Amino acid sequence: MTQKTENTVWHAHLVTKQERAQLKNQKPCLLWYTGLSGSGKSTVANAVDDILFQRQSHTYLLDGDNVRHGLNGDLGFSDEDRIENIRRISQVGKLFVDSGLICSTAFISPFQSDRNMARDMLEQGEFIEVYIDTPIEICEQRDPKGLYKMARAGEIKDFTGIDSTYDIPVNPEIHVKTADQSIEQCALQIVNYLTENGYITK
Ligand SMILES: Nc1ncnc2c1ncn2[C@@H]1O[C@H](COP(=O)(O)OS(=O)(=O)O)[C@@H](OP(=O)(O)O)[C@H]1O
Ligand SMILES: Nc1ncnc2c1ncn2[C@@H]1O[C@H](COP(=O)(O)OP(=O)(O)O)[C@@H](O)[C@H]1O
Repeated sequence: MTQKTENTVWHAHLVTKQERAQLKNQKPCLLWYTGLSGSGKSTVANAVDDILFQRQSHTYLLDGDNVRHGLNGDLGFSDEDRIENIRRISQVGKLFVDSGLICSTAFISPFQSDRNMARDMLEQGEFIEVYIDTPIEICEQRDPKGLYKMARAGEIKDFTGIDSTYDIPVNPEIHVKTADQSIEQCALQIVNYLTENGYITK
């Protein structure tokens, strides 16, 4: 994408990210969920968000399907469109972190290079890659939206894991195996990580 920032000047804010975070009594971060369709990204991200909300943390959740209805409604599923999808989400996620929130994003985000790009936009420790690791056979059995069935029938093209690439995360901060744990256990694994690493207090 070409930058069109000529004649624009960056304004430093009077209220800093640190001050916003202090007021909320938390360390802002971007919980970046990645995994195949049907792996459990939305389910686990929602469960974590609910626990955090009940604990009075300040959070927001950006979910793939929802964001594709609005902000990214012009994008499809070619590699190029997925890259642009993730670029926009990274920018929005960065703004939410800047506002002092614990922000979660639940997108397939299939390419390691794009997840690295999102990581590089944030400060050290702000980006938490959460690999929702579910074998494709199980995702296909779950098939909550009937999409695998359609992809196998050739009714959807470029479907992740079938005829479009998914790069397995190289070194995620959190590795969640949903086939071995309940939804609640998966969510607690993530909440525990946040507590142990000082993002939220006990
Ligand atoms: N071709 C193809 N491949 C994968 N997924 C597809 C496709 N077409 C539609 N869908 C639906 O779109 C959701 C994935 O959108 P994302 O924005 O997360 O995808 S990506 O990060 O840009 O790859 C995905 O949602 P999840 O099942 O929640 O992952 C699907 O519901
Ligand atoms: N341990 C688990 N973690 C997450 N989801 C699970 C788990 N066990 C079963 N599921 C089910 O798997 C499906 C995952 O769907 P969803 O969260 O929409 O996945 P994604 O957002 O990755 O496409 C849901 O129907 C959910 O109830």
